[in-house]
Amino acid sequence: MSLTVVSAPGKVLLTGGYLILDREYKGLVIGTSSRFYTIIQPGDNLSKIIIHAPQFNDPNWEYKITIKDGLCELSAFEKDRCNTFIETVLKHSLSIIANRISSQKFDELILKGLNIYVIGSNDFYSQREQLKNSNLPLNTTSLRTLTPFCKVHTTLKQVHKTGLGSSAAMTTSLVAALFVYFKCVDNVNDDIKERTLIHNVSQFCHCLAQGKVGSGFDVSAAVWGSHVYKRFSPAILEPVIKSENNIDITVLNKIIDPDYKWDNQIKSFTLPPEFKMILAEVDSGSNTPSMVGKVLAWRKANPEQGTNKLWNTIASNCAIVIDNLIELTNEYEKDKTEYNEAIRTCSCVNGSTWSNLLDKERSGKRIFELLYSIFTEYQKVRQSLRDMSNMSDAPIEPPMQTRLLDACTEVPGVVMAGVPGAGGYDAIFCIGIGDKFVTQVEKVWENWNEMSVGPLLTNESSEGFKKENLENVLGLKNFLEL
Ligand SMILES: Nc1ncnc2c1ncn2[C@@H]1O[C@H](COP(=O)(O)OP(=O)(O)O)[C@@H](O)[C@H]1O
Ligand SMILES: C[C@@](O)(CCOP(=O)(O)OP(=O)(O)O)CC(=O)O
Repeated sequence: MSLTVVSAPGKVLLTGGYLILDREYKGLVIGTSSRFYTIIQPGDNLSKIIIHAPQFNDPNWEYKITIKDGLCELSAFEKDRCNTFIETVLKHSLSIIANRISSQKFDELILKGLNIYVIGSNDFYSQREQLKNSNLPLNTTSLRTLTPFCKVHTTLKQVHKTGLGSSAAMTTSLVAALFVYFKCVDNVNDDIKERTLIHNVSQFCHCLAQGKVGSGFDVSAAVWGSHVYKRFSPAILEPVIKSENNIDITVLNKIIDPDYKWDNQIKSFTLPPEFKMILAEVDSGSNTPSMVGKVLAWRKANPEQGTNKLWNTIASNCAIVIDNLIELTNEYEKDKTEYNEAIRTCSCVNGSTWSNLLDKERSGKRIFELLYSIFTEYQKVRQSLRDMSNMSDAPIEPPMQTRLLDACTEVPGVVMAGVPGAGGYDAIFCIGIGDKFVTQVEKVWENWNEMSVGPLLTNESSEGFKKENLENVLGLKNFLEL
């Protein structure tokens, strides 16, 4: 039976929150090992599309599809149930596909209907309640006992997300799976043009569904994995975002074409060898209000507070962090033994003491310099984010998070600990070297009293979306009524 599986990763924006909304600045976004999976099988009903989200208590959406003047129209069987992201992707991806392949090929597949499964790794959703109901402590050992893709025992609306970017990963995996299923692409894992096409369509659908053109870093991570990101000019999508209810398919087809004038920049990236990223979701009892609007309005209204200078300072500190991380990988390539030895030395002591290793004429001096510089430059980034918090009155790194991050930074081997993306009370990341820091930081989290800190199991994985073999993804097959 023909069956298509495509997965896309979640994201963590390590540096560049707020700045990357502006094309002048870059951000470092890391792809996660937690992935979102879309499976497509032929349906057994004429032109009916069934979407299954089996992890939720409200698991299905059903649509009837019709094609009129080259455009797909969807009508929901249950009018009061909708999923904007899914509907936007189906409607527009299918319209684009119908315009790119022969109508015979398209009709053949669409008339059978589609059975689609959308399933996210456990880390996309908080598993706190689940562990509590089973009387298990909130730690990684407990999380490892959960079955992959476990039920969340609530509805999609009420689920507590962890901030890994479920909507972008879902959008991208669904777009790519549709293009693969309809054979509108041949070699999507390796062909850059095809990958660019999926990027452009996903970026358009995601912006349309969320009702605004953001920086697009989350879709970009779902497509390209970890990278240094510079956004696309929002003007690119303007003609098709403005006319939401009356999109001209000819214009849309032109804009999503891989040869169209998209000006986003992607420089691929992986954390240096022996580096590990760990994440936690935080339940502080405080909600992070929508901060983007607040910060941008403050920036615009208060040039006299030196906002441009602050933006440039953060950008230059971030650039050093990124360049040094890249140089560390080069140092590893030059001399692996020396690199591993330096990492071992630094992993046993607190980052603020790495400066003591610089005086001595010892081998690996450049590696110590780079590590210490990342440590100190990232501390400066955090200070600037706190300044931004204070001046804009948006809790980007609020004091509660500062105390927690400082405690993480004290742990030997920790290189940087911070709030990802837009910041707030919801999550933290921690990047360190060697093996020991992970257990020690997790201990800090487990014993933290001021708020409840729940680890995630995800770590860095630099791969973007990919076509998968169902057999290779543990636990995924169980959902299919094969
Ligand atoms: N498992 C899922 N099944 C179906 N839709 C999903 C699923 N996970 C996320 N979504 C879609 O993504 C939306 C969440 O988007 P958003 O609030 O922007 O979260 P995030 O920050 O994780 O991207 C949901 O309203 C839904 O439309
Ligand atoms: C402020 C931002 O630059 C980064 C926001 O990063 P998050 O990782 O917090 O993203 P969401 O999951 O969409 O809330 C806005 C942007 O770039 O779109």
